[in-house]
Amino acid sequence: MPNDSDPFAEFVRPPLNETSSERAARKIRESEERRVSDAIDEQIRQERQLLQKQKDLTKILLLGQSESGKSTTLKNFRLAYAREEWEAEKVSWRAVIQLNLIRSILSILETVRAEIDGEPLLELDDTKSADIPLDGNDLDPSIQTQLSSDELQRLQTLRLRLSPLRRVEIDLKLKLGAGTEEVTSMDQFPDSWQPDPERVQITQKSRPKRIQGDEMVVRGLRWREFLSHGRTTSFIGRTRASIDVQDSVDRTAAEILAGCRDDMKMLWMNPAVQTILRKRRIEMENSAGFFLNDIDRIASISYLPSDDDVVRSRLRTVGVQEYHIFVPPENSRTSLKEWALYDVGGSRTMRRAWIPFFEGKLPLQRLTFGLILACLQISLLSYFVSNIAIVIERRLLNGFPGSPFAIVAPVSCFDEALLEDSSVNRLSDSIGLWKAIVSSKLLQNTTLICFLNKCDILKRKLKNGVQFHHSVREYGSKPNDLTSVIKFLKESMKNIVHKYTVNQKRMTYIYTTSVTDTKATATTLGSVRDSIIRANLASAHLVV
Ligand SMILES: Nc1nc2c(ncn2[C@@H]2O[C@H](COP(=O)(O)OP(=O)(O)OP(=O)(O)O)[C@@H](O)[C@H]2O)c(=O)[nH]1
Ligand SMILES: [Mg+2]
Repeated sequence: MPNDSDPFAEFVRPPLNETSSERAARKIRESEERRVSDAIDEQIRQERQLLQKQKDLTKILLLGQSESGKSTTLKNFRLAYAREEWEAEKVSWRAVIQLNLIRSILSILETVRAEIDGEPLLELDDTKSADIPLDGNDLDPSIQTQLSSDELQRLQTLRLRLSPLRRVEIDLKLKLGAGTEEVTSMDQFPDSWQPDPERVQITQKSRPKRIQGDEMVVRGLRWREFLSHGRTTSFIGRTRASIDVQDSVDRTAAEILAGCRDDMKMLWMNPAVQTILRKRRIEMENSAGFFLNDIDRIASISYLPSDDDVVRSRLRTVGVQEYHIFVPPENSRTSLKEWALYDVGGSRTMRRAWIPFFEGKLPLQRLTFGLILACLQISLLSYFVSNIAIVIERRLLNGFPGSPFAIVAPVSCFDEALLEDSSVNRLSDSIGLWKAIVSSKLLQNTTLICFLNKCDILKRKLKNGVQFHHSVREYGSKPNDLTSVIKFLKESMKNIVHKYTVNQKRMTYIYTTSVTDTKATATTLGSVRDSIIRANLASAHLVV
């Protein structure tokens, strides 16, 4: 009898007069259909799960030029929210810190040699020499420092005794890869960069000596593997023999450093050396990877890095590196939030490595941007930001509007010029970039978080008597102290937001940071975390 109440019953009912073989065939067919249907259901379930995970994932991209403090900011995040991984990796930073110390010593030796040889002062190297004011007590740079024959002899002896450090430097550089090379001059890089692999290839071939794109990426990955060595005793790509070689490099480096400990201290504390450094306007304390006040600890056979050592160490980022952290929620009823942090190399050569990566692999629906406007070498930033802005715009156009967007900006570069254009002040360049981001229509719904970084260096500069108003005329006759300068900078940043933002309701947070100060930064990160969580909730329309 047909079932009038179910119109589909007719289609699913077995045929009348079905033979037993037809019935068996039908059963097999139905079971196969069920299997396919279940597989599709499972696939849909997994895709939903993945989508949900993607939706719940907050992505933070740290942007900025080389030496701006991106990796240092990232280290602070990891120190706070990925403690286990941090602890496991800590020992692996020993080689980086040893190399940082050796580099400082070799750079002092080089400066002393230049002075003894009567070499003229070089143009200011902005990675080392902030504008240390030449007050009444300063030395005339044109006069060669007069060293007594005893002093000269002492320095020559120290130079000789410290020469084994050069071998260790080479070994450590080989071990750690291309990140150990600093980008020193803009003229090494083409002005206009396009992510064209063929062009990149040609450029690389034509530059035999420079650090090269692909190599850096490969080495960058190797560096991450190297870090994981702290956790596991073997990893892909490392043979037993290579581990033995590395272990012997570690041992030799530690032994040679320990053997040079007293001489390194003597060099650093030598009054004649200090005079030469001052005369040549080299302020070691402001340079990346400064460990000269920790020689006793670091140049010891049993040296193990402290948290602070790791945070202060310098290794240039190569390519794009991704880290995941789990951030506790504001209230205990919700579960941990997963954040993906992307740290990119800020130098120009690095950009060709990270832009295709972001274009191809990173759906930016929940993206928080951390943009570090470096206090040193702001020059790179405009290129950097304009490239990233293009990527963001494409993504946003692809249907991801409203992502939270955090900007991290540095401040101590107010008296420095762009490396590639000495007529452009770095701070104004940085403010120009802030303006560009703020006024972008496509980013109008993003939450902006701005970090004004390297405030400790700013403070030192101001204390040394460098006048802020000499570089920033609008500052006028306000006091030349940190509080007043920071207040002025914050207000300037806020004014730009008010003046140029399309959406006046967007949230903007501005923080002052010295990210090498982990304690103070931990407090700031707590506020940043809350801001980002709130911004995410707002963008998910959970709160208005
Ligand atoms: N004094 C001081 N030093 C800082 C601060 N932030 C970063 N540094 C130091 O500056 C150097 C460069 O910092 P990084 O975090 O490696 O810079 P980066 O932006 O990651 O540079 P790339 O990887 O080349 O793009 C490191 O030696 C840091 O210790 C700061 O606020 N104050
Ligand atoms: Mg870095």
